[in-house]
Amino acid sequence: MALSGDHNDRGELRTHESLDELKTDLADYIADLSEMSVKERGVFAVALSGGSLIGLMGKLCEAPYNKTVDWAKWYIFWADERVVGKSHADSNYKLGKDGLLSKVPIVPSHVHSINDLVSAEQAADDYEFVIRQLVRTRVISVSEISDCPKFDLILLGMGPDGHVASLFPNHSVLGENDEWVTFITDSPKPPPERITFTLPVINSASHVAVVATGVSKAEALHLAIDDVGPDSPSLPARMVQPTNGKLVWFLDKAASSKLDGAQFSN
Ligand SMILES: O=C(O)[C@H](O)[C@@H](O)[C@H](O)[C@H](O)COP(=O)(O)O
Repeated sequence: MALSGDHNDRGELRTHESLDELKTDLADYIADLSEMSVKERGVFAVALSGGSLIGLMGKLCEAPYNKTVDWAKWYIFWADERVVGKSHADSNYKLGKDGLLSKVPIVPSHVHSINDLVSAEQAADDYEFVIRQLVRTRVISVSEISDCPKFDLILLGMGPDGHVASLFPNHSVLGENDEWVTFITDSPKPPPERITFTLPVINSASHVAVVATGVSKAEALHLAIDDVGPDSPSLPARMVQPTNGKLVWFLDKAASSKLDGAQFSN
């Protein structure tokens, strides 16, 4: 059984006893948000990330979700992407396509991946331009308090260093407040060239889910979620603080093992 609860102002924590249980809960959560968004806005604009996230979303390709979800209304984006060809093994687009998008009836023209033929800087500019067009036509909603896009859902993984999207600890890109999409050429995790949503965009979303499993994430989650004083002011995962949106953490027992008052003993 999953344990769920609010954790101070750091959002809702859903800790699962098994990966299978986490996968089911994650698929339910995404399917519910899709239904709600399609009912309210007629579309569902969702941003994906790379890493284990796509595999953990795998139940969406199975019954009942493959039939019950209104896939034709989905618009797909990436919260971050490695600047490599779309068929490259490092591509988050390829990961998402192979693991999810090719298995459900999503409209190909609704899948917005980066231009992989240009530099990282140009790819970030191009991606922001595409998002601006879709904000204009309200495929993507707009924040009431900033001019930022308001994605219905942004799905993030988290690295053991506390990075989310391609926002790495102590990187100057954490201070980027003007652009919606920016680029880095010095990622500490290869490959070095990436584009990424900026924090204002992540924090303008209606819903943000961080999915983190395994003991290697435990310390970063403690710093990202618990009251730790001034120790982790620039940990990217801690800087995920949706202004008007809802933040949910999908964790397994190992990842949550260092949280204050860990709800499961190992
Ligand atoms: O672009 C990347 O290098 C990855 O996408 C990365 O950001 C990933 O999302 C996290 O490191 C969590 O990865 P895992 O969930 O696989 O641990």
